[in-house]
Amino acid sequence: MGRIAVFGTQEINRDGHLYIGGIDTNDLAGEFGTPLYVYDTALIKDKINQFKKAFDKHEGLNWQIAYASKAFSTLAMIQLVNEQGLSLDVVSGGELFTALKAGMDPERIHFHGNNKSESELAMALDARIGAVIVDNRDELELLERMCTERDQQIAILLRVTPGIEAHTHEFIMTGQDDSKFGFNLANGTAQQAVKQALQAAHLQLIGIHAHIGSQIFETNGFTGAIRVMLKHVNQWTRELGFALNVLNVGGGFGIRYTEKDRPLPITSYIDAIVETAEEECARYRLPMPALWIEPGRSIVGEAGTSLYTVGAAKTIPGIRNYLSIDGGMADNIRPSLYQAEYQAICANRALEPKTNKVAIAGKCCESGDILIKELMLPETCSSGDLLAVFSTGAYGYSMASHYNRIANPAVVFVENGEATLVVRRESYEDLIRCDVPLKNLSPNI
Ligand SMILES: Cc1ncc(COP(=O)(O)O)c(C=O)c1O
Ligand SMILES: N[C@@H](CCCC[NH3+])C(=O)O
Repeated sequence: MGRIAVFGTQEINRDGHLYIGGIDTNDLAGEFGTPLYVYDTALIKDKINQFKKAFDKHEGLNWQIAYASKAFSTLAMIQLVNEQGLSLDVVSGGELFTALKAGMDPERIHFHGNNKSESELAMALDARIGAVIVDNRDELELLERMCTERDQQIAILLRVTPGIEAHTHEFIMTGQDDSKFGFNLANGTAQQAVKQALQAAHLQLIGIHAHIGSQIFETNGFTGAIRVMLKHVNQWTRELGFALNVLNVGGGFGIRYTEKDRPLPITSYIDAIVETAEEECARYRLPMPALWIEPGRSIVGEAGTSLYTVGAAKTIPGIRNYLSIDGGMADNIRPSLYQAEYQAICANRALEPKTNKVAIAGKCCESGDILIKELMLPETCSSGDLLAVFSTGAYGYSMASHYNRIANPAVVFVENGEATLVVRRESYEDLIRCDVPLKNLSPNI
C-alpha cells in the first residue's frame, strides 16, 4: 500500500482501491450505497490534538477551543467533540438541540447568530449554556429583558467587526465594516454596546468576539483583528471600567482542498494569535484574557471524503467531456456557491494513468451543478465506477439540500478497519414526512 495526498489514513492498495480508516471505499459504497460521506475519525482527533498542543505550548495561558458545529453537526459528531473535551459553537435552535441531545455539557456551549429568536434564547437560558455571543442591540435588550423576567444571569460576549478584510471569498468574509454581523468598532457602536451591557444587571459581559472569515491562509488577518480589538478594549477599560476576561478570535483556519491550497500549520496560527494578544496586552498593561477560538472547517474538512457512483458520460468533441455522478449540489453546494475547487480520484482505478480531462456533473436540474470543472481521470473511468472527492467534511452535509427532492446521503465514521453508520440515508418517505396532503394519498405506492 502506498500513501496518497496528505489526508489522514487514506491509502491506495495494489489493485488501485482507495482505503480510508483501513477500509476499502469500494466496500463502503457496496455496504452503505452512494453518495456517501465518509469521515476519518482518527484525522478529526488528530486535528483536535494539534489545536490543543498548540495552545498547551503557551504556559499559563487560559484557552478554550469551541468546535463550530455549523461545519458538520450530527449527534455522533457532537459526542466525539464532547469526548475530546472541546467546547461547542452553535448558531441556531437546531444546532443547540442537537448538541443538548448528544449530551454536550451546556456550560461549554456558546450561542452565536445575528438574529436569534426569543424561543431560541429561551432554549439557551433553560439549558443554562455557557455564553451567548450577542450580535446586536436588539438582542442585547431582548436578552436582558428575558433574564430579568426569569431572574437569571447569563455570561455574554459581544461580537464586533474589527474592519478587517480577510483574504478569502467575498461570501465568507465576515470581519469587514460592511457586514450583517456584530457591533462596529470604528463607528462607536461597539463602545455603546459595552456601556449598555455593563449596565444590564443580568448580563455578565465577559469578553468580545470577532470572526473575520473562513478558509484563511495567513496570520495577519487574525493578528490585525486582535490589535484593533485590544486598542478598543484598552479605551473601554480606562473609560468604562470594562474588564476583558475572554478574547474570542473565531475560526477560519484554512485547509487543503487542492494542491493550490497551502494552509499554515495549526501552531503558526495559534502562536501568532497568542503572541499578538500577549504583546498588545503588555503594551496597554491589560491582564492577559483567556483566548477562545472556534474552528470548524479545520477540524472536519480534510477528514471527510464523498463517494459517488459514476453514471452517464457525454462527450462534446473539442469542447468538454462530462461525467455525471449520483450526487452534486444537493450534497455539496460549495462549488456552485463559492466556485470552490476540489480534487478527486477514481477510487477503484486509482493507479491507472490519468489521461482523460473531464467535468464532473451533478444530477440536479441546474447547469451550474458542476462539482469539478476540470479533473484528470483514467480513460476507463465510466459508468459504475467510484469517484472519491476529498476534503468534503466541512459544509457539505451541513449545507445539503433537498433540491429536486434528492434524499440526503448517509454518513459513516471509519477508524481502524471499522465503519459506523452515524446518519442513515434518507428514504423517499423521509422526503414527504412534513408534507400535508390536500387529499387522501395514493394507495398505489
Ligand atoms: C462566528 C463563526 N465562528 C466560527 C466559524 C467557523 O469557521 P471555519 O469553519 O472557517 O473555522 C464561523 C464560520 O465562518 C463563524 O461564522
Ligand atoms: N459555509 C462556508 C463558510 C461560512 C461559514 C460560516 N460563517 C463554506 O462552506 O466555506
